[in-house]
Amino acid sequence: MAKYSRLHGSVGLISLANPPVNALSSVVRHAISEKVAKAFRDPEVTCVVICGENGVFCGGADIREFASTMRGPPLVPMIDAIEEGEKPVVAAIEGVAFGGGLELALGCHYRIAHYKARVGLPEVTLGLLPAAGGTQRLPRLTGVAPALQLITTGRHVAAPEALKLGIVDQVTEQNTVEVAVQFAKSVVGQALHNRRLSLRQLSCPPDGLFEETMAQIKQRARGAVAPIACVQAVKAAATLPFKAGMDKERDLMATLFNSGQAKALQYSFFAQRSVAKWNLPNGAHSGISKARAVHRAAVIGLGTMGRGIVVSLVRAGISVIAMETNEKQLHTGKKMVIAILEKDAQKHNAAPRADLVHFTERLSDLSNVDLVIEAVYEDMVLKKDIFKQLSMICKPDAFLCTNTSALNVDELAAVTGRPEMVVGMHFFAPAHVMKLLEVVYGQHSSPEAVATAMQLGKRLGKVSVAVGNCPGFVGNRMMKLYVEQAHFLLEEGATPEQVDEALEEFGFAMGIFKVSDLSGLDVGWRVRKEAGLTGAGVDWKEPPRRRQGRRYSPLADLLCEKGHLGQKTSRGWYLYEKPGGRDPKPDQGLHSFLVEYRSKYGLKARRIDKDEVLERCLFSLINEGFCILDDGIASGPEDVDVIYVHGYGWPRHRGGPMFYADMVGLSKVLERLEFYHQAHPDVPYLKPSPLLRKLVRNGSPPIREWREFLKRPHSHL
Ligand SMILES: CC(C)(COP(=O)(O)OP(=O)(O)OC[C@H]1O[C@@H](n2cnc3c(N)ncnc32)[C@H](O)[C@@H]1OP(=O)(O)O)[C@@H](O)C(=O)NCCC(=O)NCCSC(=O)/C=C/CCCCCCCCCCCCC(=O)O
Repeated sequence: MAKYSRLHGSVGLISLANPPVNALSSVVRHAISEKVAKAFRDPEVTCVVICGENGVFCGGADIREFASTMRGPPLVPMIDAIEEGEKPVVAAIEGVAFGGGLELALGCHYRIAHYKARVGLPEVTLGLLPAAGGTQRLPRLTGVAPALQLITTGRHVAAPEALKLGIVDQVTEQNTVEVAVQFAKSVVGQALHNRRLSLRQLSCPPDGLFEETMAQIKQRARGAVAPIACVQAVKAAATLPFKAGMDKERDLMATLFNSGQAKALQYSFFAQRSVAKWNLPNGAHSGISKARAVHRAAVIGLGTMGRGIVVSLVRAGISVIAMETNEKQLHTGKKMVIAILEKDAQKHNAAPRADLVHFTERLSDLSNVDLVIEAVYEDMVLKKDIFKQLSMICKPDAFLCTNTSALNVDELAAVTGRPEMVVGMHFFAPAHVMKLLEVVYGQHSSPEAVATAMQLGKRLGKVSVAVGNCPGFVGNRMMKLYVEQAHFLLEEGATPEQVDEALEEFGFAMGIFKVSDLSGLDVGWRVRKEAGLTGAGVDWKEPPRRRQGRRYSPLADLLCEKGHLGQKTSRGWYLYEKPGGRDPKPDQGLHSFLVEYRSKYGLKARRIDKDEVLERCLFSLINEGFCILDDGIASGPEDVDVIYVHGYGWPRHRGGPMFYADMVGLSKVLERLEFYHQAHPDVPYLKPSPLLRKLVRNGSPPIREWREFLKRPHSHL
């Protein structure tokens, strides 16, 4: 709703009141229209201020309403009526003015913002465009180029930048509403004509601006349609009269509104918020579990992962002891951490925060920290040794975390005298860039330990998801099968280029073979050795393309043995111009190697189409997602989807693997998995998961109802 009061006798104050973000629900829109009309009618009122309660102007249209038929007064005529009014209307912006909230403010004649406020049009991130006049009014206010950038990216700007761009008229450090009220009184009687953005003339945009932006978007957005519609709408603002531009905006919105991409992106928005409300199989959940404050942390290991974690902690203002026993690695790690922090400082025009890090070779220096993150390489024996020592050295209430990407957290907890204080904190490389954090709870992890790791993740700016303990947790457990299928496809006749092309067309920024070259083929090699799939632990009595009783492709192992480890060695699945090169070229040598390999094992190459690539790679990953849900390793499909979107490059506009399965249709996924399982009986994970079958038996309910079909473990609390 919205509240109305009269201040100083002549100022009508309208306060949006719909916590937590004053979203423009139908009730709020109705109330605003009513209160504005009342203020305009009241002869005592000479000016109007619109603000939001609880320090937030408005988070935009109510996204939840988009899923059902839109009711209540539409935004466009409501905003038009404000703009056309004969009394000056001032928006007092605190907190945020996003989406419809900013469009409402653009309909006002003046905008005053608190210096901490942020404004933006993030609709594109929801698969939409700012269809309440935003694409037409913003370019008339800022000029076409800045508006185009803001609208096509959804970037928010802080009040000082908004002032420079002309989006707001004044920025204040004082009480924004009071300043706006005084301001409104001061402009009473001034002409409003040139304050009405719909009446402003647009100056010509720079030549080629739209074409260039379109080309960048096609490169960056990989199949996302909303940014393209945003360009078309802003182009209409630049080329058509206001009214015709508004018609174009409305038509473009109509094509986006019911699209699968909009549904996927809006699902992603809520999924990202739902994972913060975690719950564990023992009944503990975020609502009742208190996190402990982390003032001093330690990171063990200054390889790529460790360095990134140190930088993330320092950026959050946490003091860190960075420990590394290898002198050379300590030196290199220190140099790189400091370099990143100095670059940060330059960017923000601030002093570097390197004083927050203390580098050491001694584990004994960690006696006083609140939380340790071990980030040494994936060797269980080494990790166990470290955890044993930590258990003796660290203060009794220090949390002990491991950054393992696949190893058993319970096994590590068992060597400490405090298994309840042990959790996994699985960061993704590079840890100071990637948004995802899997927080892995073991059998004995206390709710406090999980809450602390989740809270720390939030403080580091990560999207944290609590997951159970199993080999590979959620992300890597699913990934393993996806990678295996890609290797099988090469055995059967595909090339890395064909597989990658299909995946990139689907929307991944990089195909799986390019990713493998980038991260280094030796990463997976080490994991496979640890799992006894290659190297010393192999049972050589099995045929060469079988391991542990099922189909296995040794292709990647063979490349590693040849020293073809990817970009760093200039050869992997592709060819690079030099070691460390980044531009993948098809490798004729690799193609010949595949031909020889197939001939050696009597494999007949066949033509593999894009649908098969996608189905084999993605449906096997999705099937494992269902197994993970059935096992209670993830508490809902949103957890799996958030992990894939934020950690594995799954295209956001496709929602995530589980959402995609829902979109494709669960019976189709089941039918194709049955088909492929029959064709490849030696690949057990192609057998459809019992949960998938159960959902199909129950009429394929929509994803929001899947949780009802998951086993509910008993609470042990
Ligand atoms: C920055 C935030 C606002 C706040 O962040 P933070 O403080 O961290 O809090 P959160 O955890 O994110 O959020 C708190 C809770 O609030 C919920 N929330 C947040 N924003 C919204 C919202 N806009 N709507 C509903 N709910 C919201 C959030 O989910 C949390 O609740 P819970 O914990 O999950 O229960 C941050 O939240 C943020 O960034 N929010 C989103 C901002 C945003 O994207 N805004 C843009 C929204 S879209 C918009 O405004 C569009 C405007 C134009 C509309 C025009 C409509 C015309 C329709 C015409 C259709 C024509 C086609 C018809 C075709 C046909 O069918 O024929």
